[in-house]
Amino acid sequence: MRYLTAGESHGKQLTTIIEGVPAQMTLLKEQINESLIRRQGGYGRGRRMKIEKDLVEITSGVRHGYTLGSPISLVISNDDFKHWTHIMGEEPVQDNADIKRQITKPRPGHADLNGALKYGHRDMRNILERSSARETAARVAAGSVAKVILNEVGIDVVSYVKQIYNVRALDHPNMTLEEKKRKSNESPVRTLDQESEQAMMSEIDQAKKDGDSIGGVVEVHVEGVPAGLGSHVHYDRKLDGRIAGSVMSINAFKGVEFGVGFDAANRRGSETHDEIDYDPEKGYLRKTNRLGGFEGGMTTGMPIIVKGVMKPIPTLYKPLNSIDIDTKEPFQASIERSDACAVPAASVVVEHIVAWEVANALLEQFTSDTIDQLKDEFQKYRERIRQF
Ligand SMILES: Cc1cc2nc3c(=O)[nH]c(=O)nc-3n(C[C@H](O)[C@H](O)[C@H](O)COP(=O)(O)O)c2cc1C
Ligand SMILES: C=C(O[C@@H]1CC(C(=O)O)=C[C@@H](OP(=O)(O)O)[C@H]1O)C(=O)O
Repeated sequence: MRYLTAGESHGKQLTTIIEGVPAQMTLLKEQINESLIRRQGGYGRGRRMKIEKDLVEITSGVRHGYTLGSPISLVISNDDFKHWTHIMGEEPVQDNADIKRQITKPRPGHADLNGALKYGHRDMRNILERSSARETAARVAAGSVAKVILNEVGIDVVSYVKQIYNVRALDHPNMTLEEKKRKSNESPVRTLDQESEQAMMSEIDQAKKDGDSIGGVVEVHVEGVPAGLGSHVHYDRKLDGRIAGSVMSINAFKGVEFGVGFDAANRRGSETHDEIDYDPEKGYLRKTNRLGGFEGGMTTGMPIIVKGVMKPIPTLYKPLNSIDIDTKEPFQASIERSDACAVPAASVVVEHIVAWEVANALLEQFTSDTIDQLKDEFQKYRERIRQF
């Protein structure tokens, strides 16, 4: 399975094309919209999210609610486009006013300067439009289709916020996945820990008041994955590597860890590895899950637990020093609008990106021209490894 996205942040629309989805699977736009709406929520976002109402249109690959096996195209309109038709239209530059509107002041921390240098654009709008995290709506649309595939075989995914700036949520090791889903969806900052919720929101408010921004840590929990998804045989087939790469590809994500992650450096082997047990009913088991569900690039059968760290948003009301590429003079940028913190929204993006990688590994491993073939093979595999 693969996908491509297209679209600029203030252009007409975002498009996702997905190839390789099994045929005969129920796929309704409501399932995709549920994910898109969740991505738009979350405390700390700026004015843009009040303008957009992300709803998908399925323009190919689905007929009467079922997948055909042909490419699926998903389209999300940018409601803000109506305010940008002159700036984002196809027509050539008209007059001096257009030239004046060009962006020549790069923001530290965004893609503006590097993209301009690489692609030779003196108007950095040509970079920022595509580097904007608006594109994550298109990726969430792809991930929502992956989640439908996973649900068909009993795999479930949830995401929540672990930390915003210096406020860390307490661990809730015994919470079920269903409870995690409910709690994170109910919380404005998508945390499981009500005690921390207010403090997280206060930090976001304070950052906003100071014209600043903050980041944080999100976690994704995947349940129902059997041992042996992914492979040890080649670098690009290691599923933990693929997930890590994908999470790092999300705008502003700067680090990934599985299970105890970086804390492994502080632990001995006896405190890090997950001892192996066997139960005739359940097959091979681990009593702990310190490695977050991976050994040798393959799943262990324990839940996948992956964290990602998001840096603070680069566009700041409080100006940072930079250089105007036309005048080569220093300037201090003032901006019109931005998110102060997008960690809660980004947790939904990470959830869908992880779901995509797991679903993709599943489709690589099992025959899946139709969804029933996939379910059948998956069930047989589960039984084989239980008795192994
Ligand atoms: C959901 C989400 C919303 C974001 N909102 C903004 C924003 O409003 N302003 C901004 O400057 N960056 C925002 N970002 C981050 C930038 O898109 C990102 O920092 C930029 O593309 C540069 O890429 P890099 O940080 O991965 O190097 C957001 C990121 C995500 C995931
Ligand atoms: C539009 C989205 O996020 C945007 C991501 C973003 C950036 O620079 O990454 C900048 C902001 O856009 P604007 O400059 O139009 O206010 C965010 O709103 C979205 O998540 O759908």
